[in-house]
Amino acid sequence: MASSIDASKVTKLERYNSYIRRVNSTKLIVASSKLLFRVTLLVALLLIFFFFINYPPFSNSSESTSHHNIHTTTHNLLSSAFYGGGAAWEKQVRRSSTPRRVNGLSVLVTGAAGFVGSHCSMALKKRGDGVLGIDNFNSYYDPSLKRGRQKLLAQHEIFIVEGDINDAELLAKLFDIVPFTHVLHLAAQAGVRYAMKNPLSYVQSNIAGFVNLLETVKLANPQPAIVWASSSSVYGLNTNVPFSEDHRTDQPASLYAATKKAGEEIAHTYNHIYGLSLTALRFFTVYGPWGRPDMAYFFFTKDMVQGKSINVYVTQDDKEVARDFTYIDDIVKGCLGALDTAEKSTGSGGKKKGPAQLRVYNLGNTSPVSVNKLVTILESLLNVKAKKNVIKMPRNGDVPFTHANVTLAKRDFGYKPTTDLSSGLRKFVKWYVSYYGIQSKELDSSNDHSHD
Ligand SMILES: O=C(O)[C@H]1O[C@H](OP(=O)(O)OP(=O)(O)OC[C@H]2O[C@@H](n3ccc(=O)[nH]c3=O)[C@H](O)[C@@H]2O)[C@H](O)[C@@H](O)[C@@H]1O
Repeated sequence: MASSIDASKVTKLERYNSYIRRVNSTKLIVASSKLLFRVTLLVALLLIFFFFINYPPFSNSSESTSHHNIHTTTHNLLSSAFYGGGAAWEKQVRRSSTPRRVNGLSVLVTGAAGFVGSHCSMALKKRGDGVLGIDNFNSYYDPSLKRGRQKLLAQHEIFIVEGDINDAELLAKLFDIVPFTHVLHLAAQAGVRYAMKNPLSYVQSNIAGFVNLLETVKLANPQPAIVWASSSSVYGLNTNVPFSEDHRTDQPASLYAATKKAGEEIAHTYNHIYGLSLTALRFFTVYGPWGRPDMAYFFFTKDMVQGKSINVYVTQDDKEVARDFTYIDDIVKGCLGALDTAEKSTGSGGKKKGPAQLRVYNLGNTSPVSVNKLVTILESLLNVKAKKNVIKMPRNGDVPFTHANVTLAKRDFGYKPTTDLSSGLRKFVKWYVSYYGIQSKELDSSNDHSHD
């Protein structure tokens, strides 16, 4: 009897225990699902937050560039979290920037996925210098072209850090990792006419970005020398030809020109206060393979191939508009010459220790060609008759002509342009046709069209 009572007690106890276990495990499941739900919610909120920071709403195509260019501090801090920063990333940064020749330079190239930036990066790497690129891959023009250049650079073991020159934290990190000897500063908001559409992007890149870079460089140890892209547009309404470095540059015709001129004045200040070695290169309408689609020779080619009409500007008094078109290889030689002759910065820890080099050079072709003639050359290379609308140059910041005197650059680093517009455009068209996979049939048919 006693044993049957015991047995029933044991059974009850077991049932009770199993009930408690069930209750506990249900509680556990409920608790962990609550936790899971909260974590999921948090992750989702974080993702939405990061998404909106990187892709702000209400952007249309014309505004997209300004969103890319106008970075807030929050964005910069967050973007730093995205560029990598791990051991593998640092290894890539070091490997790319380490020279492979004795006394080779170690150059930070800003705007390395850009037209001039990509060409200069390749040329430096080919001769054994270390090159690290930085580029924000903004969408001012088709970013896939920038990605194409990035691929090409990667094949030559050049790494491009994806980031913005306004990101002080990122720049400081790069200078912590690498003792750069030089900075080739080519990142900019380019284009003369676009400055009327998106003025602030010029201020953000060409002024704020430049100052941010100089602020980082002044604290770097060693302080590198800086060579950077100014522009022929600083001559503005100057009528004294050919343009020499000591001519007036206080009459800019566009906001773009004004920001480049501001850059030259800012360079003077940092040279004066901090002993930074600074060289400004005034580029004259640079063209060639892997060029910029926003430039006339490029979109004329595109439109002519597609049988579309093009606008050829003339001055208000019906005179031809002309440019001192300069081929990319000549510009690259000029950039490397300027880097090779740049003296060291003299400051350290943000303090000037002595006077430093401050230079300005024209890099042009020294023989202006009219836009009309440019079109004639393209017509013969593409075997297409252009549908030209000859119109008066809109008041959009364009200047009627440019013409470089390059005596100074020749004297100081042997700069001597060797490519005339026809030979240079031939190389551009060859690249264009192959890059965009244009069939000769397409050229023929647009040609037929143009005779309609
Ligand atoms: O050398 C420079 O300083 C500048 O050169 C170019 O500016 P730009 O010379 O105006 O070059 P394009 O925009 O390619 O124009 C070339 C010529 O074609 C003319 N043009 C442009 C557009 C158009 O539809 N029709 C036309 O006749 C322009 O008036 C100009 O004379 C670059 O776009 C600037 O970034 C650079 O700083």
